[in-house]
Amino acid sequence: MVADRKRGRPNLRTDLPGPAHLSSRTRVSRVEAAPSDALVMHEVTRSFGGVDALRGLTWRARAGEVTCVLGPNGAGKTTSVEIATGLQRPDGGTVRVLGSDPWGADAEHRARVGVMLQDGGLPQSVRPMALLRHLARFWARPADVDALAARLGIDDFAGTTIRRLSGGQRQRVALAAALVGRPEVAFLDEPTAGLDPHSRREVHAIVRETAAAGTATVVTTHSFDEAERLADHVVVIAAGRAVASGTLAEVAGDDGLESVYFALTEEARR
Ligand SMILES: Nc1ncnc2c1ncn2[C@@H]1O[C@H](COP(=O)(O)OP(=O)(O)OP(=O)(O)O)[C@@H](O)[C@H]1O
Repeated sequence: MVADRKRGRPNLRTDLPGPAHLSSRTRVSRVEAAPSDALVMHEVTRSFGGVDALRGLTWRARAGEVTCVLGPNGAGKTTSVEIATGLQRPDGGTVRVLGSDPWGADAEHRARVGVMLQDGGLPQSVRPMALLRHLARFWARPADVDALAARLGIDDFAGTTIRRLSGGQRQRVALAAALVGRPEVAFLDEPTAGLDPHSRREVHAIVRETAAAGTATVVTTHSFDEAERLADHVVVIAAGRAVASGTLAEVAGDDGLESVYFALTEEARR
């Protein structure tokens, strides 16, 4: 774990002002693709009408690591996850997931990628276990559905349709749906938002185990505590750009992740 955390190369960008330790580490300029990179985004742009959601976003995520993506509301995290999963087409830049362009990627590629989106996207009239069993049939080597459901406490509400579930229960089903195919890359958009402490702890354990099994596991979060617990690699996005990227130690420096985050994101607003 410690060795993993030390493995990352910092992305340096030294032409930006800011707190002293940040000028010597972690500023993002370009990403050189390495064999272990499951995701590479380079200078990605995406606008919606007059809103520039992504303004040259550059970051990467590696196999076997948890990459935590932090950033204020509206920074572009969900947009970048939706582009990485082929749900949106970027206006410019380069995106590669497992070596392919996710926009228009074939079913074989999509089967290697798991995604949990914020709004769930789950069918409403189905019961959770029926959904997970159905999804498991699409994959050659699915996870053990019963074991996954038990760990996430899904068997407690197995007889309830998804429409009737609480937000946190639906969240757990969405996570199970993202991981049941044992994907090579998993994008988890705020997987613990609204979860109770027990569920959050279990989700953290599952996320770490997923990465340990080799999956490039991308987690967006607003929680510094979560990033500090989970991340091998941290990316901070602000105003559509990655303003820092590196191992937790590289990004947090001596000041700590929270204080670095505020310095970077406030600077990006100016
Ligand atoms: N379909 C859309 N139409 C118009 N604007 C959009 C659309 N999708 C995203 N945006 C805008 O793009 C920007 C980035 O949004 P995005 O959802 O990616 O941010 P985020 O970092 O995920 O935010 P949050 O932390 O609140 O989830 C925001 O200003 C948002 O309003």
